[in-house]
Amino acid sequence: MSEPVPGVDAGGPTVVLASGSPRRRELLTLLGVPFTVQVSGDPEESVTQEPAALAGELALQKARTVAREIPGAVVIGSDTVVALGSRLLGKPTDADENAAFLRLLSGRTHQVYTGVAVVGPDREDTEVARADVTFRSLSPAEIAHYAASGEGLDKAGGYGIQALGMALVERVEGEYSTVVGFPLSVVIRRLRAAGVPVWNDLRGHVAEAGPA
Ligand SMILES: Cc1cn([C@H]2C[C@H](O)[C@@H](COP(=O)(O)OP(=O)(O)OP(=O)(O)O)O2)c(=O)[nH]c1=O
Repeated sequence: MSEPVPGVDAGGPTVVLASGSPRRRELLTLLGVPFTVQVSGDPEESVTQEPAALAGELALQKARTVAREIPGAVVIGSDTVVALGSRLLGKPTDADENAAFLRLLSGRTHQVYTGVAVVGPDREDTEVARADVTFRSLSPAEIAHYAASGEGLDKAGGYGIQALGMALVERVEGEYSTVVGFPLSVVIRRLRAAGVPVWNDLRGHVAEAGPA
């Protein structure tokens, strides 16, 4: 397990983030919750292909795996599923597949589902957030340029809305952080329900963080 990330709301139960995603780590750090990271490894095969249910199920599997290893902790797991109609777009294996994903997404609206599971000693909660993302109509040169950047390779759907991928997107309906992979409204609600203080000492947090 990694060293605890300092936060302002100390005093609650031990929080563990069951994710290797740097985005999730950054966002949980922003909330000021002290936590450690323990990566769950690949979840087992899932029984469902329905995207919302799949995101919830995989998030729960990740959190449960780590919760078994650290009894007493509150463990948070998350999973992002990108769906275009009935087709699921995972992480592209190479630039060619990334370009193929972008051709599919170009000029259309797709869904991003992010599941959040919080598993504690005496409760388990799972919730799934949805955002609808519309891409611009992309030219072949734009698709080639983005695919060659490599940015989309470790990301569901083959793009990152938080960086260069922002230039692909025309509209987002729903919570932006759902697309990045960690819907903060859900994370805050579920952590509080599990007894974890979030933003209880906002003044200290702002002073420490300083102006943006
Ligand atoms: C669509 C999109 C996805 N993503 C990322 C979020 C997730 O990290 C990733 C989806 O893969 P996930 O399997 O949800 O997560 P992960 O493999 O990165 O990490 P872990 O399983 O250890 O929790 O895609 C972005 O960062 N930006 C985006 O715009």
